[in-house]
Order: sequence, then structure tokens, then C-alpha cells
Amino acid sequence: MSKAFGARLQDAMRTHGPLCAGIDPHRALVESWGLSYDVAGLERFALTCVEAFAGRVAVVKPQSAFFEVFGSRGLAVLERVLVELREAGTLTILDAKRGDIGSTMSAYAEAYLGEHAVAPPDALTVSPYLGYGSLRPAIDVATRTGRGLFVLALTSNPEGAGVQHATRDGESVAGSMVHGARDDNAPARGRGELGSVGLVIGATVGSAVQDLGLDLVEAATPVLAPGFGAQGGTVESLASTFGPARDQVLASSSREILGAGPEPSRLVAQTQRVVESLRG
Ligand SMILES: O=C(O)c1cc(=O)[nH]c(=O)n1[C@@H]1O[C@H](COP(=O)(O)O)[C@@H](O)[C@H]1O
Repeated sequence: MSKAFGARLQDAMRTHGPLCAGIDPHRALVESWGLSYDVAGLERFALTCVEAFAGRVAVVKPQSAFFEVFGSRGLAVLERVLVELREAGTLTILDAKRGDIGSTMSAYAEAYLGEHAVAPPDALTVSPYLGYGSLRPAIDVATRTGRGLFVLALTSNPEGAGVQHATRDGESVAGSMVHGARDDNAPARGRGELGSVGLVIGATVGSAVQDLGLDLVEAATPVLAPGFGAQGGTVESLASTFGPARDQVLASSSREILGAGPEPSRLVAQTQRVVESLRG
């Protein structure tokens, strides 16, 4: 892998537009596609998504939980999804929100991002609520293997602000994530690239980025912005929330796109509509 994740993501966003299509096989969605809610239905749903998204969007983000529901057979489907997308040259973010003390984090890092990972995504979502420093093993492995991380900073759910806006010595919890990412992304910033430590900041957080004084441009961080579409995030809210950092933002949408299935051509058309709205 010649380029680091941040640079590969930038290239993919330039080529395909700033959309991350989520694969979230909710029971209701799977059944609305006329599929049974079992491993066979999961597999059909997920591989239809791969067919529709591969080569057409910058990034695809499978949500691990919906595959874990079906145990090891569900995880086998997830691995197939990750491998097929990699073979198609489409970047993947595995949404598993891992986070633990450093020694356990090392094992998560090797499992998902290491040289011997079974079906590694290009990047992994991680939860930093044991402290940004607890993520160090994952940052080190990702740096070594050219992969990336997305660290939760300001999540799209209404409960997030109570924790993430809290301050100590004048720095908010979210601010500590931005500062951690800024320091880890410094070498990439020096090369004029985005770094490989991204942040998750919901498309629904309103003016929180400005209110908390978060400098995302200085942090050279890619931003994964879930909540676009089904949770109410819009093109306008992305512009007002992210301001000068708008070009770093990868909008993420699952249900709004998946609701167009099961016909692959309708999924493709809906995906293209969303990409066009984001490019406009
Ligand atoms: O990390 C995420 O992707 C994520 C973070 C966050 O703050 N909010 C959030 O909704 N997500 C994920 O984004 C997806 C939301 O999908 P839709 O609301 O259907 O577009 C789910 O897989 C969530 O787990």
C-alpha cells in the first residue's frame, strides 16, 4: 500500500465525491427488500449493496453490529463484503467503534488493521472514551499498515453533547480529540495531505464545532459526518457546521440510500442523486 489512508481518501473523494454509503442491514430494511431476516437475507442484502456501491462512491461503511447479530456466519458475510470492496478498489470504513485499555486495544488494532488481519478495512471507527491516549496502539498499527481511524468526537445522537462538550482546564472533551488528531496528523499536514486520524462529527451537531472553537483545518483531519439524510443532516447543515473544513468532510448516509433498494439500478440512481447534491 503506497499511500497513507488520508491521501487515498482525498483521492477517492476527488474522484467520486464526498459520500460514504453505509451498509446497515436493519431487520426492517432487509424485510422491506422482500428478504428473510436470516443469514441468507443478510448476504443478499449486503452483496446487492456491494454491487451498487463498488466503484461508484468514495467509501463504503459496513456497520459491524448488523452482521454480528448472526454470529460467525454473519461475520463471514462481513468479511466477504470487505474483501469484495477491496478487490473493486473501493475504500471501506468498518464501523465497529472499538475502544479499550491500551493492551486490549493492541489486539483490536491487530485484528482489524494489522498485517495479518483476516479482512482488513481501510479504516476503523474507534471510541476514545478511555482517553485519546488509549488509542495509541491502534494509531501505531494504522500508521505502520497505511490504514486509518475515525475517532468519535461529536456524535450525531442527542445524548452525546452532555459528555463531549464537557470541559476541563478550558478544553472540551471533543477538543481533546481534535488536538490529539492534530498532533498525529502533523507529518501528513507537512506534506499538504489529510492525515490518517479522522474524527467523527455528526452532520446534526449544529454550531458545536464553532462554539467549542475546534480548528479542523489545522488538525488536517478527515471528518466522517454521519447523520446525513435519515437523521436530518442536509447539504446546508454540512456547510454551516463545517465552514472552512467542508472539503475535509465525508458525509455518511445509510437508511436514506438503502431505502431505495432492492433493485440495484434504483440504489445506484439514489446514490448518484446524493453524490450530486453533495458535489453541488
Ligand atoms: O460512527 C458512525 O458512523 C456513527 C457515529 C455517529 O455519531 N452517529 C451515527 O449514526 N453513526 C453511524 O452512522 C449510521 C447512521 O445511519 P443512517 O442514520 O441510517 O444514515 C449508523 O451505522 C450509525 O452507527
